[in-house]
Amino acid sequence: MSASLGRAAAALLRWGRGVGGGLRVPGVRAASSGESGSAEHLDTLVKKDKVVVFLKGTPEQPQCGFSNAVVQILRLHGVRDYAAYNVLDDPQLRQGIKDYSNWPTIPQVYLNGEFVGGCDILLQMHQNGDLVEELKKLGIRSALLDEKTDQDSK
Ligand SMILES: N[C@@H](CCC(=O)N[C@@H](CS)C(=O)NCC(=O)O)C(=O)O
Ligand code: FES
Repeated sequence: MSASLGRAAAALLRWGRGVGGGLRVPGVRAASSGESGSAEHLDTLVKKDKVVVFLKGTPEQPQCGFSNAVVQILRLHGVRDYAAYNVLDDPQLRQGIKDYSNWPTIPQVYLNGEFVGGCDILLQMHQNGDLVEELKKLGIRSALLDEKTDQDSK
């Protein structure tokens, strides 16, 4: 069943990175992780809002197709109230967030302070229904639920 497979994959990925995400061994942090890229600062950032994304560009003007995909998926679910940080504005943030999550690419999506993944994982969660469930846990009702009432008996 693809839904449980998706959940298992996401759980495995989260587990692989540990609770809170990221490797935070003093002295092993990348040299480029300055103020805005420090694990402490990023920890605060990702926990400040329920939905946090790190993008190339902004939600209004994404500068890469992968970041645009994340923006469009959130838009489909009616999620408008989220924090977005543009890594193109800040090289320290761009490197720091990769070190924090131990994930090599942008975009990065965090729900309730927990690293979820990039655009492939968010797309998978969108397709298998996990995203609706994860948003529900955050008290966010996906707009997609309101469009299904005609066809769906649920
Ligand atoms: N498969 C990735 C696509 C994202 C990706 O490959 N991002 C690249 C190109 S935008 C990246 O961030 N490279 C490192 C960098 O540009 O700092 C995902 O699921 O998010
Ligand atoms: S900026 Fe080139 S693939 Fe994202």
